[in-house]
Amino acid sequence: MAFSISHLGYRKLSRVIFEWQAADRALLLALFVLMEITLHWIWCLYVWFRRETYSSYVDMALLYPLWIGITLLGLFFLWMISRSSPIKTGHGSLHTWQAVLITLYSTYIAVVILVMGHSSLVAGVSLVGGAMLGMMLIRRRYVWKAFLAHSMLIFSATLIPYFGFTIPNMQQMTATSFPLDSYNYLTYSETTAIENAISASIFQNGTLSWDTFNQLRFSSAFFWRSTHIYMSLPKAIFIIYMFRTLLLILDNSKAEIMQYANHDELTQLKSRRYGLTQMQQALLAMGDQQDVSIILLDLDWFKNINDNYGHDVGDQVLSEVAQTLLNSLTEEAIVSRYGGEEFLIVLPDTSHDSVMTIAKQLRRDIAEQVISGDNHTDFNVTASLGVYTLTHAERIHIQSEYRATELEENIQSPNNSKKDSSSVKGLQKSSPIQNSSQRRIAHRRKRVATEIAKAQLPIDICQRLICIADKALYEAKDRGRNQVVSANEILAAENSTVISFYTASK
Ligand SMILES: Nc1nc2c(ncn2[C@@H]2O[C@H](COP(=O)(O)OP(=O)(O)OP(=O)(O)O)[C@@H](O)[C@H]2O)c(=O)[nH]1
Repeated sequence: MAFSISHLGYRKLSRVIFEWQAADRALLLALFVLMEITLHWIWCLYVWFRRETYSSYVDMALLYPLWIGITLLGLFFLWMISRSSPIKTGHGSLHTWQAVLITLYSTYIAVVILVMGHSSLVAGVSLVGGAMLGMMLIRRRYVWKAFLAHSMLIFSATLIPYFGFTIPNMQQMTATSFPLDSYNYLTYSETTAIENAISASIFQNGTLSWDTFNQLRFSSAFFWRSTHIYMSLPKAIFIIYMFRTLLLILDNSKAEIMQYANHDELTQLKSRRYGLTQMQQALLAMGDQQDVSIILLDLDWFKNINDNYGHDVGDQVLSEVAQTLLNSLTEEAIVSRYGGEEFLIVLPDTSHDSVMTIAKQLRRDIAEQVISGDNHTDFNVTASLGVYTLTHAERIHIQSEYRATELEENIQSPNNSKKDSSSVKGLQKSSPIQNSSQRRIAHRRKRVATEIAKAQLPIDICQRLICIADKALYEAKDRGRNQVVSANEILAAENSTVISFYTASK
């Protein structure tokens, strides 16, 4: 793989998300749930241990059933995890396993949310974070259902008190000193309001003494807020870490896909399609006074290399020549593998004299390059190069010809305006579009066609220029190979122009 990924944990998580079997991912979720249950169990143990202090703001009558429930659920999840091997080997029903997992977990977390505060941090993290984590690891349909059930539950928990029912709540507000002097049973919002009142009183007095700090520290609001942080923070960190990694995976996958789509695997040069796209962009970006040059380079007697040394050595030649091209050219050059042993080089803002110097140097570099075949057989390859420079004067000429043709066609057939884009539409009709990727490609083609039309260049301008360079390449082969031939010189000798040449070659 062309990319080195050094982020800690990236490899492991990308394996989990992309390569692991569905059973392994479900197991990871089960382990995560078990970890969460363990945290809650430890909390119960801690509260029970310090029940003398905390019994005033934790409803102990609810703690014990909750603790028992958590213990039973923890044991059940342990059993489920131990039963996961038949599922991994494909003997058990993974879907049933996933459905039981999500139903139990949702019920459990719903109870925890209700008794700990349905508008608390725990509720928010569980609702959104839990759903996102679940979607990454198990069947999304189940997670959707659980998410909707949770949302409904929170909505009902908000409404129920207005109908005179009390939802069990472990939170007891017991600030026996200021601002309250009696035991109260309060909702989370009320608790928060009181906590704010305490803070305000401290700042009103102006001093933060140890007494006031203790008052805060031993207030139930502080206890419950710490509880919420304890219960939601590890989960939130885990989920954020998973998502950060997921985004990294997506970024890297996108870069990998782009690399595969736009580059030739053997030579690592740009692919033919990407080379042509970049050539079009280079033509569109040409300044008023700039010339653009192209070189079509073809290795000589390449078939003989394959025949004499084998296909692998042929491949090696191609990648070594590609490397030579990259080493000899500047970064502005667009170098692509145009065909089997044919390379297309586009040099934006390069005059004819310069491109001839560059092409001759490339020919020399390739001819001097020693290729080591198998059995220590060293040999050389040569290349023939066809060069063509589209000068800015010629480009202006093409543009005015194009404008004139367009105008003429519009006069003859007014309905046929926007010829280029309508021809693309025609293409879409003749080959029905089946999927979104085809639609995207068609859309992109249409956009490029519109851009080129705006620049007033014929839509097949790249093919025209390559066709001219190809003529020079053939001439180089005819003249005995291992040489550079300029298409501009051929055209000048024939006293023809790029337009007339293209018209003749169509
Ligand atoms: N090893 C290897 N060979 C390839 C690859 N692509 C095309 N070829 C071979 O390149 C050879 C091209 O042969 P020809 O088109 O006859 O050209 P040539 O032998 O180079 O002769 P001239 O171009 O006329 O000098 C064919 O034998 C193809 O099989 C490739 O990716 N790897």
